[in-house]
Amino acid sequence: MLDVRNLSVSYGQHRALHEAALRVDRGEIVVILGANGAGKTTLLKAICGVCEGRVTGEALLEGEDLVGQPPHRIVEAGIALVPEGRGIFPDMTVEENLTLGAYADRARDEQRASLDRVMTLFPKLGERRRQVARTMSGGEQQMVAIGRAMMSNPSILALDEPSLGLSPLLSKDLFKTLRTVREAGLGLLLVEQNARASLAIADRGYLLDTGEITHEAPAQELLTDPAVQRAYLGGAAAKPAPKPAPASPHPAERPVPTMPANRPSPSDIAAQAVKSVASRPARPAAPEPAPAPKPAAANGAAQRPQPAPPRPAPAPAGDRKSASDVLGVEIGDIVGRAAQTSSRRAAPANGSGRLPTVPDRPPMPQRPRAPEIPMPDLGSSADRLKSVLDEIEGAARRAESWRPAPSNPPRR
Ligand SMILES: Nc1ncnc2c1ncn2[C@@H]1O[C@H](COP(=O)(O)OP(=O)(O)OP(=O)(O)O)[C@@H](O)[C@H]1O
Repeated sequence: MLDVRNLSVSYGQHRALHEAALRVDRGEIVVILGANGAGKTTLLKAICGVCEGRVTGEALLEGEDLVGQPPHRIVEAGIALVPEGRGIFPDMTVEENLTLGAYADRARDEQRASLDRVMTLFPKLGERRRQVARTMSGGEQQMVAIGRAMMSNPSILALDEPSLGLSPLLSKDLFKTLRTVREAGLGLLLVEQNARASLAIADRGYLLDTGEITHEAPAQELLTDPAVQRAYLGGAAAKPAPKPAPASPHPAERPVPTMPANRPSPSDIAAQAVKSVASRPARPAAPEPAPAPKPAAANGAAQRPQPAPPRPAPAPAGDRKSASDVLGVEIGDIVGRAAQTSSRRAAPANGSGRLPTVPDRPPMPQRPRAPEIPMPDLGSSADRLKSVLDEIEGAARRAESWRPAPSNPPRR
């Protein structure tokens, strides 16, 4: 019924499909298996007239070539596409979605009959005909999408990954549904990620590898083919696998990566690492950082723990300036003279008239003596306080005796 020959598609310089050939008969499910990017969607779109790339070759339906025809003409000819992602109208009811599928001339006259047929095939859609589509489960929405495609009364239904995003349970329902559609006499061209489930319901299958159909066989044969099992079924004993891994030049030649039998265990690796650290030659000791310069210690202060912040290095002794150098007098002399002055003014507490003797100072280093500076007579704080009080008392007395000066009487 559908006979595809030498079908090629290019997207610019990229050839996504190369001279593909396949056939789908009435009442037959044909599955296309291929890795991601192999060209499965491109093949379906090219047949259905919705491919963005440049399409050459032939897609004959009942002898009529569909390549180059507008999509609505292809629907009229009898092919309906259920795109990946369903493409239903989420805010419309189930019935509205289904009715929209009957826009083709070939379906319009039989819209009522088609709706009844779909509702009979999928009783759930009949029960939910008034339900807004987006409120339905993923599996139910997929059913709406298939039902809508069937409303155009097609002879071939092309489905792109219908089980994508469905739970295993809903996928099972979906594949049951597809069987039902086949029993209604339609031919199904199915692109599916779930290779095991799709081959289980399919009649024949094609392997598509980087744009080329590399193998065709009955579905049961493909199911038991070791190369197909390795490439698409996750190994003979494995459960249905998700999306197959990226393709090798040919699925049958795909190398299966295996772990070496004698690979080291994690504990071996850890032991080896420890051993290598232990046997590593000792590194030469890093040079000690220069000790932080410390201020000159006196009287055993060097024994006390010193804070470590780095400090500027002390100037060489020859450059150092003492307070005496700066002031031009010896500090010791200043202190001694101030003490003498203070003793002259303050009354001794013991009445002896003598102050305790100032202990002898250590001899000062011999320096040329600076000229003597006369010291100001600063006095003691008691003296200063007393003089301030005297002054206040005097001011108070003057204030008490103060009288305003007599002034001239105002003239009349
Ligand atoms: N509109 C486009 N423009 C350019 N390149 C495209 C376009 N559509 C598909 N291709 C390219 O064509 C190649 C086949 O894509 P296609 O979608 O047909 O692969 P697929 O087998 O369906 O992959 P998947 O299983 O991941 O959906 C990819 O390399 C893809 O990048």
